[in-house]
Amino acid sequence: MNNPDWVTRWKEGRIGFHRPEFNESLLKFWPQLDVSQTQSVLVPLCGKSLDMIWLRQQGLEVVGTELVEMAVASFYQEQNLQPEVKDFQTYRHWQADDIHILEGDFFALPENSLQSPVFYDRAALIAVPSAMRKQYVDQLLRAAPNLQEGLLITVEYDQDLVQGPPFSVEEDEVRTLFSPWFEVIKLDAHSSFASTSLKEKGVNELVEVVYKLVRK
Ligand SMILES: C[S@@+](CC[C@H](N)C(=O)[O-])C[C@H]1O[C@@H](n2cnc3c(N)ncnc32)[C@H](O)[C@@H]1O
Repeated sequence: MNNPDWVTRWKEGRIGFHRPEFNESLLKFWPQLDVSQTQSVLVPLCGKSLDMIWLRQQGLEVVGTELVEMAVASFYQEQNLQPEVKDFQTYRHWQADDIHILEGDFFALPENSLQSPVFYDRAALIAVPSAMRKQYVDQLLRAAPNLQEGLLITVEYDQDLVQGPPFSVEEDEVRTLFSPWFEVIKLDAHSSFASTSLKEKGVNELVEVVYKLVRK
Protein backbone atom coordinates (compact mmCIF):
# COMPACT_ATOMS: atom_id res chain seq x y z
CA MET A 1 0.00 0.00 0.00
CA ASN A 2 1.66 3.14 -1.14
CA ASN A 3 0.91 5.93 1.28
CA PRO A 4 2.35 8.83 -0.78
CA ASP A 5 -0.04 7.78 -3.57
CA TRP A 6 -3.04 8.40 -1.32
CA VAL A 7 -1.72 11.81 -0.30
CA THR A 8 -1.27 12.69 -3.98
CA ARG A 9 -4.73 11.44 -4.88
CA TRP A 10 -6.32 13.68 -2.27
CA LYS A 11 -4.15 16.64 -3.27
CA GLU A 12 -5.05 16.24 -6.95
CA GLY A 13 -8.74 15.61 -6.21
CA ARG A 14 -8.64 12.09 -7.67
CA ILE A 15 -11.23 10.84 -5.21
CA GLY A 16 -13.84 9.23 -7.45
CA PHE A 17 -14.62 6.85 -4.56
CA HIS A 18 -16.13 9.69 -2.54
CA ARG A 19 -19.90 9.85 -2.91
CA PRO A 20 -22.03 12.93 -2.36
CA GLU A 21 -24.83 10.86 -0.83
CA PHE A 22 -25.23 8.15 1.80
CA ASN A 23 -24.43 4.64 0.60
CA GLU A 24 -27.71 2.91 -0.30
CA SER A 25 -26.53 -0.48 0.93
CA LEU A 26 -25.66 1.03 4.30
CA LEU A 27 -29.18 2.40 4.65
CA LYS A 28 -30.75 -0.82 3.44
CA PHE A 29 -28.68 -3.40 5.33
CA TRP A 30 -27.52 -1.68 8.53
CA PRO A 31 -30.80 -2.65 10.25
CA GLN A 32 -29.87 -6.32 9.68
CA LEU A 33 -27.01 -5.95 12.16
CA ASP A 34 -27.73 -6.52 15.82
CA VAL A 35 -26.77 -3.01 16.88
CA SER A 36 -29.45 -2.25 19.47
CA GLN A 37 -26.90 -2.39 22.34
CA THR A 38 -24.11 -0.79 20.32
CA GLN A 39 -22.84 2.67 21.09
CA SER A 40 -19.87 2.98 18.79
CA VAL A 41 -19.00 2.09 15.20
CA LEU A 42 -15.55 1.84 13.64
CA VAL A 43 -15.09 3.09 10.07
CA PRO A 44 -11.61 2.03 8.87
CA LEU A 45 -10.02 4.01 6.02
CA CYS A 46 -12.92 6.45 6.23
CA GLY A 47 -11.89 9.23 3.84
CA LYS A 48 -14.46 12.00 4.27
CA SER A 49 -17.38 9.64 3.86
CA LEU A 50 -20.85 11.06 4.48
CA ASP A 51 -21.78 7.62 5.79
CA MET A 52 -20.17 8.73 9.06
CA ILE A 53 -22.86 11.41 9.32
CA TRP A 54 -25.62 8.86 8.76
CA LEU A 55 -24.14 6.52 11.38
CA ARG A 56 -23.91 9.45 13.84
CA GLN A 57 -27.56 10.24 13.10
CA GLN A 58 -28.39 6.71 14.31
CA GLY A 59 -27.13 7.79 17.75
CA LEU A 60 -23.75 6.08 17.45
CA GLU A 61 -20.34 7.41 18.35
CA VAL A 62 -18.31 7.19 15.13
CA VAL A 63 -14.60 6.32 15.10
CA GLY A 64 -12.97 6.68 11.69
CA THR A 65 -9.35 6.07 10.77
CA GLU A 66 -7.74 7.92 7.87
CA LEU A 67 -4.20 8.42 6.64
CA VAL A 68 -4.48 11.75 4.85
CA GLU A 69 -4.78 14.96 6.84
CA MET A 70 -6.47 16.78 3.96
CA ALA A 71 -9.28 14.19 3.94
CA VAL A 72 -9.85 14.56 7.67
CA ALA A 73 -9.73 18.37 7.63
CA SER A 74 -12.12 18.46 4.64
CA PHE A 75 -14.58 16.20 6.41
CA TYR A 76 -14.96 18.48 9.43
CA GLN A 77 -14.88 21.65 7.34
CA GLU A 78 -17.55 20.44 4.91
CA GLN A 79 -19.77 19.41 7.83
CA ASN A 80 -19.28 22.79 9.54
CA LEU A 81 -17.83 21.07 12.58
CA GLN A 82 -15.02 22.56 14.66
CA PRO A 83 -12.86 19.64 15.75
CA GLU A 84 -10.61 19.39 18.77
CA VAL A 85 -7.27 17.91 17.74
CA LYS A 86 -4.81 16.07 19.98
CA ASP A 87 -1.54 14.37 19.11
CA PHE A 88 -0.78 10.84 20.23
CA GLN A 89 2.26 8.71 19.45
CA THR A 90 1.15 7.08 16.20
CA TYR A 91 -1.85 9.18 15.25
CA ARG A 92 -3.64 12.49 15.67
CA HIS A 93 -7.10 12.37 17.25
CA TRP A 94 -9.73 14.71 15.78
CA GLN A 95 -13.18 14.89 17.29
CA ALA A 96 -16.36 16.94 17.05
CA ASP A 97 -19.94 15.96 17.84
CA ASP A 98 -18.82 12.43 18.80
CA ILE A 99 -17.32 11.83 15.38
CA HIS A 100 -13.70 10.88 16.05
CA ILE A 101 -11.12 10.40 13.34
CA LEU A 102 -7.70 8.93 14.06
CA GLU A 103 -5.42 10.46 11.46
CA GLY A 104 -2.45 8.22 10.73
CA ASP A 105 -1.49 4.88 9.25
CA PHE A 106 -4.15 2.30 10.11
CA PHE A 107 -1.46 -0.39 10.15
CA ALA A 108 0.43 1.48 12.87
CA LEU A 109 -2.50 1.87 15.28
CA PRO A 110 -1.61 0.30 18.63
CA GLU A 111 -3.08 -2.96 19.82
CA ASN A 112 -6.43 -2.54 21.56
CA SER A 113 -6.64 1.16 20.68
CA LEU A 114 -10.17 0.92 19.22
CA GLN A 115 -13.07 -0.21 21.38
CA SER A 116 -16.02 -0.25 18.94
CA PRO A 117 -17.96 -3.54 18.79
CA VAL A 118 -19.16 -2.95 15.21
CA PHE A 119 -17.42 -1.87 12.02
CA TYR A 120 -18.51 -0.51 8.67
CA ASP A 121 -16.14 -1.15 5.77
CA ARG A 122 -17.06 0.47 2.48
CA ALA A 123 -14.15 0.84 0.06
CA ALA A 124 -11.56 0.07 2.75
CA LEU A 125 -10.70 -3.61 2.16
CA ILE A 126 -10.95 -2.99 -1.59
CA ALA A 127 -8.45 -0.14 -1.30
CA VAL A 128 -5.82 -2.54 0.05
CA PRO A 129 -3.63 -4.48 -2.43
CA SER A 130 -3.99 -8.24 -2.38
CA ALA A 131 -0.63 -8.86 -0.66
CA MET A 132 -1.71 -6.74 2.33
CA ARG A 133 -5.32 -7.84 2.78
CA LYS A 134 -4.58 -10.49 5.39
CA GLN A 135 -2.53 -7.91 7.27
CA TYR A 136 -5.52 -5.52 7.05
CA VAL A 137 -7.85 -8.06 8.68
CA ASP A 138 -5.23 -9.03 11.29
CA GLN A 139 -4.68 -5.38 12.16
CA LEU A 140 -8.44 -4.72 12.32
CA LEU A 141 -8.72 -7.38 15.02
CA ARG A 142 -5.47 -6.41 16.72
CA ALA A 143 -6.46 -2.74 17.04
CA ALA A 144 -10.15 -3.49 17.71
CA PRO A 145 -10.27 -6.89 19.43
CA ASN A 146 -13.84 -6.36 20.69
CA LEU A 147 -15.42 -6.33 17.23
CA GLN A 148 -18.52 -8.51 17.17
CA GLU A 149 -20.16 -7.54 13.88
CA GLY A 150 -19.48 -5.74 10.66
CA LEU A 151 -21.05 -4.59 7.43
CA LEU A 152 -18.62 -5.04 4.52
CA ILE A 153 -19.15 -3.68 1.02
CA THR A 154 -16.82 -4.87 -1.74
CA VAL A 155 -16.74 -4.60 -5.52
CA GLU A 156 -16.13 -7.24 -8.16
CA TYR A 157 -15.13 -6.48 -11.74
CA ASP A 158 -12.70 -7.66 -14.39
CA GLN A 159 -9.35 -6.86 -12.76
CA ASP A 160 -7.57 -7.62 -16.07
CA LEU A 161 -8.97 -4.36 -17.46
CA VAL A 162 -7.36 -2.12 -14.89
CA GLN A 163 -5.10 -2.12 -11.85
CA GLY A 164 -6.83 -1.06 -8.65
CA PRO A 165 -7.59 0.56 -6.37
CA PRO A 166 -10.43 -0.12 -6.11
CA PHE A 167 -9.42 -3.78 -6.24
CA SER A 168 -11.88 -6.47 -7.18
CA VAL A 169 -12.19 -8.74 -4.12
CA GLU A 170 -14.10 -11.93 -4.84
CA GLU A 171 -16.35 -13.76 -2.40
CA ASP A 172 -13.88 -16.66 -1.95
CA GLU A 173 -11.23 -14.25 -0.76
CA VAL A 174 -13.62 -12.49 1.62
CA ARG A 175 -14.46 -15.88 3.14
CA THR A 176 -10.79 -16.89 3.40
CA LEU A 177 -9.87 -13.59 5.05
CA PHE A 178 -12.69 -13.28 7.55
CA SER A 179 -13.96 -16.78 8.28
CA PRO A 180 -11.31 -17.58 10.94
CA TRP A 181 -13.06 -14.97 13.11
CA PHE A 182 -16.45 -14.23 11.60
CA GLU A 183 -19.39 -16.00 10.11
CA VAL A 184 -19.58 -14.48 6.63
CA ILE A 185 -23.13 -13.91 5.41
CA LYS A 186 -23.62 -12.57 1.89
CA LEU A 187 -26.58 -10.19 1.95
CA ASP A 188 -26.68 -8.79 -1.56
CA ALA A 189 -24.96 -8.35 -4.91
CA HIS A 190 -26.10 -5.70 -7.36
CA SER A 191 -24.61 -3.88 -10.30
CA SER A 192 -23.32 -0.48 -9.38
CA PHE A 193 -21.87 2.68 -10.90
CA ALA A 194 -18.28 2.67 -12.15
CA SER A 195 -16.34 5.85 -11.45
CA THR A 196 -15.29 7.99 -14.42
CA SER A 197 -11.68 6.83 -14.10
CA LEU A 198 -12.73 3.16 -14.20
CA LYS A 199 -15.03 3.80 -17.16
CA GLU A 200 -12.17 5.45 -19.05
CA LYS A 201 -10.25 2.21 -18.64
CA GLY A 202 -13.08 0.08 -20.00
CA VAL A 203 -14.83 -0.97 -16.79
CA ASN A 204 -18.46 -0.18 -17.54
CA GLU A 205 -20.01 -2.36 -14.95
CA LEU A 206 -19.08 -3.58 -11.55
CA VAL A 207 -20.92 -5.54 -8.93
CA GLU A 208 -21.21 -4.24 -5.39
CA VAL A 209 -21.41 -7.06 -2.85
CA VAL A 210 -22.64 -6.65 0.72
CA TYR A 211 -21.70 -8.97 3.58
CA LYS A 212 -22.71 -9.18 7.20
CA LEU A 213 -19.93 -10.49 9.44
CA VAL A 214 -20.77 -11.99 12.81
CA ARG A 215 -18.03 -12.89 15.30
CA LYS A 216 -17.77 -16.63 15.94
C1 LIG B 1 -11.07 4.16 -1.45
S1 LIG B 1 -10.99 5.33 -0.18
C2 LIG B 1 -12.50 5.01 0.71
C3 LIG B 1 -12.86 6.06 1.70
C4 LIG B 1 -14.20 5.82 2.41
N1 LIG B 1 -14.27 4.53 3.05
C5 LIG B 1 -15.37 6.03 1.49
O1 LIG B 1 -16.22 5.13 1.39
O2 LIG B 1 -15.45 7.09 0.85
C6 LIG B 1 -9.73 4.68 0.85
C7 LIG B 1 -9.25 5.67 1.90
O3 LIG B 1 -8.28 5.02 2.73
C8 LIG B 1 -7.26 5.95 3.04
N2 LIG B 1 -6.06 5.16 3.38
C9 LIG B 1 -5.24 4.52 2.53
N3 LIG B 1 -4.27 3.89 3.19
C10 LIG B 1 -4.48 4.10 4.50
C11 LIG B 1 -3.80 3.69 5.69
N4 LIG B 1 -2.71 2.92 5.64
N5 LIG B 1 -4.30 4.10 6.87
C12 LIG B 1 -5.43 4.87 6.94
N6 LIG B 1 -6.10 5.29 5.83
C13 LIG B 1 -5.64 4.91 4.64
C14 LIG B 1 -7.12 6.79 1.80
O4 LIG B 1 -6.51 8.04 2.04
C15 LIG B 1 -8.58 6.91 1.36
O5 LIG B 1 -9.19 8.06 1.91
